[in-house]
Amino acid sequence: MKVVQETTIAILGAGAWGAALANLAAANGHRVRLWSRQGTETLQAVVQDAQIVLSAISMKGVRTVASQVQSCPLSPETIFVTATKGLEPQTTATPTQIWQAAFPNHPVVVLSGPNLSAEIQKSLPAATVVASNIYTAAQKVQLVFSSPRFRVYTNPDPLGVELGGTLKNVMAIAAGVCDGLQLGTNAKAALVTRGLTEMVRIGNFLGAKTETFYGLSGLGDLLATCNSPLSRNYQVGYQMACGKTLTNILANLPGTAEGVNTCQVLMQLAQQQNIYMPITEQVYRLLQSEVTPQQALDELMLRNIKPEYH
Ligand SMILES: NC(=O)C1=CN([C@@H]2O[C@H](COP(=O)(O)OP(=O)(O)OC[C@H]3O[C@@H](n4cnc5c(N)ncnc54)[C@H](O)[C@@H]3O)[C@@H](O)[C@H]2O)C=CC1
Ligand SMILES: O=C(CO)COP(=O)(O)O
Repeated sequence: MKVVQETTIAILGAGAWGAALANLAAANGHRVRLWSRQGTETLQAVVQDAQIVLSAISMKGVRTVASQVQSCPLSPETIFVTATKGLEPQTTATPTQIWQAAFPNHPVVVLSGPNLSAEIQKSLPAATVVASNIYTAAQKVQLVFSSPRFRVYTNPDPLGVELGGTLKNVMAIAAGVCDGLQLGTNAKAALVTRGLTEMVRIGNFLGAKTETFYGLSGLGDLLATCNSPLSRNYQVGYQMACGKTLTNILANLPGTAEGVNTCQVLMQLAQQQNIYMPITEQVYRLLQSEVTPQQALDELMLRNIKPEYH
């Protein structure tokens, strides 16, 4: 494996994912500084002289933190990496779009893949994707994080990579419902496959490439989160199918389930742009308490019959 120079990395967000990424980088011998809004270190001290600033902040905090970083002195060479999987409600912007607008002269790299942090913290093997319009920046991040237990691929479609990780969260909620209702393996296979079709449809509309959704950050992450109780989004769906309220589930969930907000943003976009997203619509209606899990299933199954590729 190629050797990379020791790099100073500032990781913003010390939640489950920020902590796991910090450990991966530290295990590769890099200087890692972790910032969280609850910590004692200032943002300025953490990002100062950092060659990489990586954000693993929940979607709701991205814009605020990006604007706070704008007032910190940075090296002109600093590469931003975003590992957040969400969409901003007011603007539908992705995290990359927010970071790139805040730092137009710096490269921004997306890091996304089937990466359940609890498994990564146990040193289980995993793979991920880093994508950027600036290939050398993606390559640098690839070298920094690659290890015998974390295989990092580059990809030239940052929007597709980012949307794969973001859109699959809604499908993970649906998959949790499917398992909570004990609908079986056939139902799950149908749901995940049609879910991927829906992800490609909205992803293409937003400008992402189809093939990216068939890679690690799309299909890969869909398989991981739709099949694992470690996924918080899956847990939301599973527990709703078991009769719990969304408020109660979110109050007891360890960490962030971005799919809940992403689903609202997607529904708004689908309605405005007339994009057909039947699974997302039923997840939305379930989260709004407009339908029960069983009614959501019936609505999906009783739609007009049609050819597969439409
Ligand atoms: N946990 C996982 O397995 C993975 C998570 N992700 C994504 O990474 C992001 C973070 O996820 P987790 O670390 O799991 O969530 P978490 O809930 O454990 O941590 C979220 C972090 O964001 C910070 N934060 C939230 N709002 C903020 C605000 N307004 N200002 C400043 N900081 C704020 C919190 O203090 C915390 O440090 C999410 O978008 C998630 O989808 C991506 C891949 C894997
Ligand atoms: O994105 C993830 C794994 O790739 C984490 O999924 P959850 O946010 O649903 O826990």
